[in-house]
Amino acid sequence: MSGLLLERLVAGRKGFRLPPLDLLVRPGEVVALIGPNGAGKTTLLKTLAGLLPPLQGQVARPGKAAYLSPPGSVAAGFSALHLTALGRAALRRWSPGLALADFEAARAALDRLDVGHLADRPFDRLSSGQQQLVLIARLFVQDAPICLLDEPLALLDPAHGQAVEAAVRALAAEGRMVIASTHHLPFAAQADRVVAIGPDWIDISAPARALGPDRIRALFGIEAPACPCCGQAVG
Ligand SMILES: Nc1ncnc2c1ncn2[C@@H]1O[C@H](COP(=O)(O)OP(=O)(O)OP(=O)(O)O)[C@@H](O)[C@H]1O
Repeated sequence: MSGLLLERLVAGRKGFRLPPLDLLVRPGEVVALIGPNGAGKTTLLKTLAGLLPPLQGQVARPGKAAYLSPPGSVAAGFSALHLTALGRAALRRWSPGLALADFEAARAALDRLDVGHLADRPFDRLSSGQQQLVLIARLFVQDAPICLLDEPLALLDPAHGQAVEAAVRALAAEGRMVIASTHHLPFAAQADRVVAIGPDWIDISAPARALGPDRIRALFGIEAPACPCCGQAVG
């Protein structure tokens, strides 16, 4: 499988545009997307997902893309198990409904994220953090080689945050391409590459360089020996 290829891609919306971006994300790679509030991370992820049209340039996707919106933004009246199993609906185009195997895969995915006990609860009645874990579990049963995650760690307690970080790694280990926006810089430090969106620039580099004090100063306008969002040491 080839990678997710961006060629001179300009993502934007009415009255807002990012600088052109060239990037090849390979299967198995985790790319962290960082930048201040309003920098354009969601705009870029939605453009990569095909939810917003590029203003210029090209996005070549080697397969389906799954976009996971920020925590708390999905409403669904199904049980957590059913919602997870529905991630496999696209695999069952010619069959009338979900099969036992879909529910088994969904249950295994929920267990993997340590939320198997929530399987029969209505998704709408879960906390935002619990919903986020269910939606990450759903990615494992989806046939989407490209996973675009919008702030997947937001709203999670430290233990579940670690579980999601491990899940992101596991998605990549299955050969998927993962791009995740984050304000949690220790997570970005574990990525293979970091795309940093500044006021009028985009930089792609290795985490050690992207998260150095000079870059953090240029990006956020602060001195940051530690993560600005949690105080944890970066690196
Ligand atoms: N639905 C919308 N319609 C028009 N403009 C929008 C919309 N959503 C966001 N914007 C604008 O697009 C720009 C980029 O916003 P975006 O949500 O992509 O930033 P972000 O980096 O994801 O921010 P955050 O870290 O706060 O989530 C901002 O100027 C924002 O005000």
